[in-house]
Amino acid sequence: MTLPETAANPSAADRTFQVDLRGLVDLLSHHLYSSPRVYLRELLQNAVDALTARYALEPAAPADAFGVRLYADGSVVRVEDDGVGLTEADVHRFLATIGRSSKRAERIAEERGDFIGQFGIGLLSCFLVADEIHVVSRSARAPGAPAVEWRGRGDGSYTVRTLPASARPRPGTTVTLTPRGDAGEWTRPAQVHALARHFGSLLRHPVTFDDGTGGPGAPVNPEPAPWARAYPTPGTRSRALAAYGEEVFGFTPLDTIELDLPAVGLKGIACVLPEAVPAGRRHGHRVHVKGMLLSEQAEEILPEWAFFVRCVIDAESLRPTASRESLYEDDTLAAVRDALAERLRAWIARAAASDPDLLARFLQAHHLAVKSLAVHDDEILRMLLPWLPFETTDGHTTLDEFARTHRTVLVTSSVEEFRQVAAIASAAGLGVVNGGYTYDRELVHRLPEVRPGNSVADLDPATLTAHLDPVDRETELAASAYLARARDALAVFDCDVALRAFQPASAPALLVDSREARHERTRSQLAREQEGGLWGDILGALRQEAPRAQLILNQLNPLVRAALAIDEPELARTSAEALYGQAALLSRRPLRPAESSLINRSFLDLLAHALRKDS
Ligand SMILES: Nc1ncnc2c1ncn2[C@@H]1O[C@H](COP(=O)(O)OP(=O)(O)OP(=O)(O)O)[C@@H](O)[C@H]1O
Repeated sequence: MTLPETAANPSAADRTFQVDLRGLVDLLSHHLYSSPRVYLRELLQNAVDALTARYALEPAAPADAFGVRLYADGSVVRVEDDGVGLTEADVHRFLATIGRSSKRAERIAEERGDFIGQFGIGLLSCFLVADEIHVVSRSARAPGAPAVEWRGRGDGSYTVRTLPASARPRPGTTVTLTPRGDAGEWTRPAQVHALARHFGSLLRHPVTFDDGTGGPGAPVNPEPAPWARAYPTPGTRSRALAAYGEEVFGFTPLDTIELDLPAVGLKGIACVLPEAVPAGRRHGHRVHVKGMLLSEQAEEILPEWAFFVRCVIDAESLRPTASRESLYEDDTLAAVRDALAERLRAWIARAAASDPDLLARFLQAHHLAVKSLAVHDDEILRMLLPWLPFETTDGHTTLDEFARTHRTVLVTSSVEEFRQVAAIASAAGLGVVNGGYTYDRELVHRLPEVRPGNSVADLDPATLTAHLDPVDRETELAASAYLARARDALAVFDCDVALRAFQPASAPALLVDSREARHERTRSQLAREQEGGLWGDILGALRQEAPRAQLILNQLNPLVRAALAIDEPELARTSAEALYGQAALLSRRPLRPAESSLINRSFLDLLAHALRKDS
């Protein structure tokens, strides 16, 4: 078999991709970078990477031997570094080749982790504010090589020429931008200074800023990161960290937790928010990599439950994405997230064990966050469940306090059930917790794991009714006519009526109406509506007799006593409907349309009756 002779066909020869630089810059500015201001971050980052490479070349050089100088006078922005610099060959290879980076060249692959950049596109961000990038550089690797000048333009063209050594006597690189008219917002001297401080305040090499008005350059990062400074006492240290947190986030932290994970070279602080945040709302954290601020909105460094803190961290080995505004979701990030979560747990444990005041303030603000955490975390549950606040028949109290007075803790399954029974249950000496809020019922049921002496049971209507005193036979008999009328009036709601004596006497009636009973009624109603059809048969077959709503009238209540004595059938009926309506309103559950119209009607009937009586 012979192969077709493609090589002879000139149209099949290998060609090189053409890059439309303007299109590429447009793509970056709209889809990669959040704002043109990132040009300064990229220039700073290149300068810092160049210093890192220079120190690798000259490890004996003193720590402050090399630095970065920024200059902006309104007409140019210049970033000058004492870094490793570039030879002419480097300029062709790295500056003029989009997507190529010296920071992942093979021979230094093992050192790549030392650099912030790696994609070989960062420099293009300068085209967001200028049409030309001017670079003069001299290599520290080849001290004898001449200085080299590169001019790259936004249309994709560039020039390179060598310059006499005097043009750049020492190794390093100077990048100069002449901003476009529309980029003044990002290139004014004050703005350049502010951006440098914003991105570079934690950089570990000295960076200065000069606005061209004379005098020495102002330091951009005069001090090391607050956690890297030495303090005379632990108290001064924690106050300084709290002050830093306040400066960065604008709130006074409830407490400041130091973060330190040597394995990934991570240091920083977590500031505990002094006020509750809506559950599930995640706050962004400030993430620096090798001192450079990457993101103010990084969510991924902590698990979702940690929404009660905001962190500032500086890490060596987290990998930024090409936009630099988020982090690669890799194993390191997962390990960092776990380790930081562990640190927060340890802080909670310490507060629980030795700082009750701090714990109380923390739980007051963040009990919801802690509840969501305790549901999945046995250790947190064991430490904190007793201290968590719940709504109970003794008011808002901690579970510990409540469990001391009630060996058996009853818990409702909804807020409305709790509203229905709270006053009466507490008068009957029952201890009930409102289990209707997210996590609460689940958590209360786990109380015996922490306090084995206590038991927990769901409160069903039968438990409560069993605690209400029956009335004597005579009273029951005397009330029977009224009760029969009332049952008749409320039959449409599948509601039974009973008479009991219970405290508080001010409560005329209690509507015991469990969720299951309501579902059952809806099912019955549907079955009636669909009678005859297949669906009706199915629903009918599902129908249970058991749960019905029950209106329990309170024989101790003066109004109920008066109602029981009503002879007039219509008025008896209306009063029963009104008592039902009032009890349904008190339960604060959503009313069905028939119930709303019943309340309306009974109110008007009673009004009419009262007016008739007066006239
Ligand atoms: N100040 C500088 N000193 C020395 N070399 C530099 C400097 N600025 C840029 N370079 C060279 O130009 C290359 C391309 O820079 P560019 O900012 O586009 O990408 P990068 O920093 O390598 O990666 P990233 O796209 O992640 O920023 C760098 O890899 C580096 O070799």
